[in-house]
Amino acid sequence: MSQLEQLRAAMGRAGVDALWISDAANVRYLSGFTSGKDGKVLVTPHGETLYTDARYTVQAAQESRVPQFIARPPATLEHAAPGLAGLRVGFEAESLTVAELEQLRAFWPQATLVGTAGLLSDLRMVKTPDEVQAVRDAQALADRVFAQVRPMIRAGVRELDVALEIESLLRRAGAESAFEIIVASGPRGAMPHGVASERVIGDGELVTVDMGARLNGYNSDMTRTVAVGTPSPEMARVYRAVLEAEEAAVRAVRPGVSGADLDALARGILTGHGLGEAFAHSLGHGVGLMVHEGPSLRGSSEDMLRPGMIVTVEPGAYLPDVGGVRIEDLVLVTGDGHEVLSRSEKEAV
Ligand SMILES: CSCC[C@H](N)C(=O)N[C@@H](C)C(=O)N[C@@H](C)C(=O)O
Repeated sequence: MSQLEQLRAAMGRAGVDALWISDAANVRYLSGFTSGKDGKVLVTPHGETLYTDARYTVQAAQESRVPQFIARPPATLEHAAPGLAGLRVGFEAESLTVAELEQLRAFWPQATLVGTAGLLSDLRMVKTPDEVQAVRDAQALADRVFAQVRPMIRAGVRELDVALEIESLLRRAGAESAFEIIVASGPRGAMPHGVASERVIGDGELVTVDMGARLNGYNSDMTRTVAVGTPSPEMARVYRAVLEAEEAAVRAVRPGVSGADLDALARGILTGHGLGEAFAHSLGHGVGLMVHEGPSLRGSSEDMLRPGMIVTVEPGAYLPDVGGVRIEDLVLVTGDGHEVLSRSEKEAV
């Protein structure tokens, strides 16, 4: 089934006849239009339309798989109104402001508006072969950039300069950074999202680098923690515990395993090392058009892994005022197991 056919089936289950798609990633996913934030897609029983404005006439014609109507609101809403009379029209409750909903109500008085959640994000969890290739390409670039930057992670260098080098190499390769680059050295490693600062890396410190490439709209996500010189016995022990949890969780990735079970597996190992409380976030998340998307690998998750999903496995341990470790791989769920897409070396500490 095509993505559109799957969406129509999901709309039927949700009890809506039409769907107003306003989430930028969903607009891109369904239409192929790469400036999703400046577009909307309307799916009705009669077809699909991409609405965007005249800044994108040429681009939309080149990129969009669905017919386009070029206008700005409210002309877009007026254009759609006659076809929606008497229909139950879904909107994406998580990506529409109250003001935008009021506008839909004002211009579509004869439609019944119904809030929906997750119709497209559920579809997006399982990647098409083209999407898998796009994430694979993004990760391969991130691996090349990390290999180029690794030698500069040494005592006397500022975290910021490591991040700038990563950013510059990604940009020169036609990509961009998927998120603000995390370079957290020494005690700053205790911050899971310690974005690069002016701090100078010291001898004997661990440095956590969390980076991703966004290439052709698709993201990668990987973390390595490296040692500069010889770390303290305490931090070396923490590193080995996190590595043990990470490798065990990656080994367990296969279809039918739940996100909650994987999280529990890694958390259990860290708890055995006295680091359960120090693992301050979930084990992982899906990656695709967004860095964070479904499925979720956390204790409260009901997501089950299926072939074609791409997830991160990223346990960490964070000790305030001391330091921290996170090790993260990007993993594709295959028909009978998994393939690790991130290839950067995990160094022995
Ligand atoms: C702001 S993007 C940061 C990307 C980073 N690689 C990452 O995913 N960090 C995780 C610790 C994270 O934020 N996990 C989320 C899903 C969570 O635990 O809530």
